[in-house]
Amino acid sequence: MRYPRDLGQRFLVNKDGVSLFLEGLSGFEGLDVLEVGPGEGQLTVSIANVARRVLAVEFDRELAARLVARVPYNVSVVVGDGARYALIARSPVLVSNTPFYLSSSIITNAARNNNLELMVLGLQLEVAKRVTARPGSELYGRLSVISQAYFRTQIIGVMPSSWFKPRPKVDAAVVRMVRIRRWDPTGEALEKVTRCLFSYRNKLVTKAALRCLGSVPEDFKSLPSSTRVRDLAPEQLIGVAKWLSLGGQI
Ligand SMILES: C[S@@+](CC[C@H](N)C(=O)[O-])C[C@H]1O[C@@H](n2cnc3c(N)ncnc32)[C@H](O)[C@@H]1O
Repeated sequence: MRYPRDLGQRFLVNKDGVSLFLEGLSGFEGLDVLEVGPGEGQLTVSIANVARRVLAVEFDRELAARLVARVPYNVSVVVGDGARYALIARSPVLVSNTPFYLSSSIITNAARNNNLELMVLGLQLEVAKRVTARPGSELYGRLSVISQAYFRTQIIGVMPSSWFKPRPKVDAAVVRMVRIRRWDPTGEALEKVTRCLFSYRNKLVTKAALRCLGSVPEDFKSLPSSTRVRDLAPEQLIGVAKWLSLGGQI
């Protein structure tokens, strides 16, 4: 992982933004929360009010040191890489107003961590649309498949760029992701097969399958011949990933 110099430090300065994150947490109050990138604690104190405990992982040592003095008793601040914590967290909830460079790593790592039942993420608006995009739509791609294979995804609300300081070039959105499937060996195969297939996103499924898999799997044979890779639903790709994880070849 290459870390940018500014670490994606755009701080939320609007209370409505905090409310969107709290709305995303509804039904999961009283639980342990991992917060990735607490920054100056814009969300941390509000999360701590509804959580049992908060583990706040901040990469910037100076921000973390300042934050320690300001958080309530049920918050622990540590210096570290939040994407790695997403992989190993024991808590059922992850909240992050993500540094944009880290969004995809947080999502793909969290998918692998079956302890995580809920994520509430601040994402660049276009990434939020990708995470929630339906098959066949313009923004539907590999991140949509991985996200929706493991989570029910929903945009809670848009955060205009004016809600941040310094002001980013793009708007953001708060996305709620509730786990619907546990990670198992199929997940590795799904990552592999989607990496190849979505490099042929606009190609016919049969052609892309021949290139990626060497043959057309049974799950794809029953599809209309005009089906393109971008039309494949997460469930259809999981079917193929299962076949692969049971010994099919790529
Ligand atoms: C968009 S800011 C959000 C800050 C604050 N939570 C808010 O809502 O205003 C992203 C934060 O993530 C931190 N950060 C960047 N890379 C990180 C990493 N790899 N692990 C943990 N925190 C990171 C930044 O230093 C910054 O504080």
